[in-house]
Amino acid sequence: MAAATHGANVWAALASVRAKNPLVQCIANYVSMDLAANTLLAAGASPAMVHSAEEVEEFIQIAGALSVNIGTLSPPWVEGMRRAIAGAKEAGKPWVLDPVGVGATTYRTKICQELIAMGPTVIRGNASEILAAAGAATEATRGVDSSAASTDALSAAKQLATACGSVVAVSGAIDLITDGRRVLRVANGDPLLQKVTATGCSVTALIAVFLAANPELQPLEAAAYTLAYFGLAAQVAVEAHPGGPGTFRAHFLDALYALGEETVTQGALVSEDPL
Ligand SMILES: Nc1ncnc2c1ncn2[C@@H]1O[C@H](COP(=O)(O)OP(=O)(O)O)[C@@H](O)[C@H]1O
Ligand SMILES: Cc1ncsc1CCOP(=O)(O)O
Ligand SMILES: [Mg+2]
Repeated sequence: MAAATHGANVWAALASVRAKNPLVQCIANYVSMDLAANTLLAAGASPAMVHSAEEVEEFIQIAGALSVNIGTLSPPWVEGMRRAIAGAKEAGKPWVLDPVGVGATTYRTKICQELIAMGPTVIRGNASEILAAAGAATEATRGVDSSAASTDALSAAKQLATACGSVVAVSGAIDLITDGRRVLRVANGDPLLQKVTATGCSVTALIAVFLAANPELQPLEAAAYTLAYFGLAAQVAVEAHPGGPGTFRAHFLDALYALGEETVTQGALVSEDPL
């Protein structure tokens, strides 16, 4: 599909988010709660950070999708994740997993594998996380930030997608999104996104938003369009207001809120690898 067509599709998907204002349940983490919630609000969605095992199953009934993030996991949070995912699956709602820091500790890896086995619609992580989740890491992970390029994780992403039946999105300078067969590439973004904590967590929650608002799209496309919109907002923010991480964070939220049809249609850089 031509880049221009993808651009129009990214705009249509974003317009649907803004028109529908989907309610999305987020099991976030102590670091990302604020930025993820503000990202979703700026995009036109309605976030709810709900992680307690006592209420997650009830809440998913009224939400359009679920985002699960293992950033600051502990046993009570994990129980909330299990119940929320079971509820989402029973209700036929899409759910997205962010495997933050998988591979760093035995506990994190064990829980992540358990959640992956529950069949996320989309898994979005950085290259080190996708390599670890696929069992393909060749060096120890450094924590929540990536020490590899997204392109280093393409075959691991394909393998993981095929093994678990999920779409796998590897973020980085070029985002790679695969269902195990097709590969979409997104060239939008700015390196400053790596200098603000929780941007990865936020784009994962935003993928859940795009899934909720665009049920007619394949998850492969929905995930790619989310990353294109998110990355383009960063580019627009930096171009209009060059600066450092602190001011970027504010201008980035403003750009997510304000991006218009012409900018999105012309600026989204989505391409597909030949099969
Ligand atoms: N070098 C880069 N250039 C442009 N955009 C980037 C770069 N690295 C990451 N991004 C973007 O930053 C966002 C978060 O990705 P990433 O930093 O890989 O996730 P995480 O925060 O989970 O490590 C994504 O939208 C991604 O496209
Ligand atoms: C710093 C940190 N520590 C535990 S979770 C977290 C946030 C990670 O956010 P992201 O993966 O989006 O950079
Ligand atoms: Mg992350």
